[in-house]
Amino acid sequence: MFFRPTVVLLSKTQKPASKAWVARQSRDPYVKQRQSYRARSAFKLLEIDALGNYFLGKPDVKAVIDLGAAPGGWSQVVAAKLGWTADPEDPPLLSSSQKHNNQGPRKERHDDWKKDQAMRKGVEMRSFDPLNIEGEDFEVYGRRDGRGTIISVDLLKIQPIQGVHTIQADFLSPQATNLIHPLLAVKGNPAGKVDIILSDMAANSSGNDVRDIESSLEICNAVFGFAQDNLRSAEQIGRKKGGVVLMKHFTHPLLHEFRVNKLEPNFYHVTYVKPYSSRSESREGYFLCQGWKGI
Ligand SMILES: C[S@@+](CC[C@H](N)C(=O)[O-])C[C@H]1O[C@@H](n2cnc3c(N)ncnc32)[C@H](O)[C@@H]1O
Repeated sequence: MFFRPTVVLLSKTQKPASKAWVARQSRDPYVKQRQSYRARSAFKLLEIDALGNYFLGKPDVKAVIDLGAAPGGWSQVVAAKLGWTADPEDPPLLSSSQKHNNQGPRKERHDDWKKDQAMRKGVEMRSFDPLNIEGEDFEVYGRRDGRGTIISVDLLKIQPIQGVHTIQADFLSPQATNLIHPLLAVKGNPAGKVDIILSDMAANSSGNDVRDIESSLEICNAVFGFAQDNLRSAEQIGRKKGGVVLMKHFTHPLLHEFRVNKLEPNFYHVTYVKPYSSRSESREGYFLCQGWKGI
């Protein structure tokens, strides 16, 4: 399912709040601008990637984790950057007869995939199946030969995206890392290290400011803990901007403290980013942390 511009229909029965929402949607340039991503948030990631010297598309990126990934806008951006799909704005790749061709390299890939699945038996997750993928992504954009591993995690189910392993789990539960790890250690990345961790996770607003800030801090700490165990260090990559974490947080002095005490000592560059595509009235911001020192 793709992100479509909202049809603006203001009826007499609509409540003022929903009228305001529809009116805001109709004015939003990011809603109007493009129609192909599942979520408006895809534009935030594109913007942050450009600010961060296009870290997503570096040729040595082998593994990317997208946390809080549903419905999948960020994962679509990453899949395109790693060559698994065309940019959602590009025209369709395959003719309909090509799409249904089940022979040659595509068949071989499916056999490899089946072997891989057999090895991972017992692990509950939805993995990327190059032949049985459903949904518009595959129908419209076709199969490409991408590189690297992309793993997307969310409490909610994520519809399949070419080249992306999806896991439905609570990242804050201890089981989540057990589900992620088997997917990471693959040929070319035997240590199962991660190059980029993206987190757009946010708990539903409780209406209580203190609780919302605590939740944001809990999520940021969990992401940082995962980075400590799994992120490839700058030295291992051989350049200072390797090992990237991008995490959403709510602006608050406690989160600033987290930045100073945890992020700054461990990364070469830590930047606060408020993308233009993030609504100005929202308290959300992002820490873009580049160059994990691996201390
Ligand atoms: C703003 S949305 C993410 C949008 C996504 N980046 C995209 O481009 O489609 C935030 C997501 O975080 C997820 N989330 C919140 N807490 C989570 C948790 N503990 N574990 C996994 N996902 C979580 C929510 O279910 C929600 O789908």
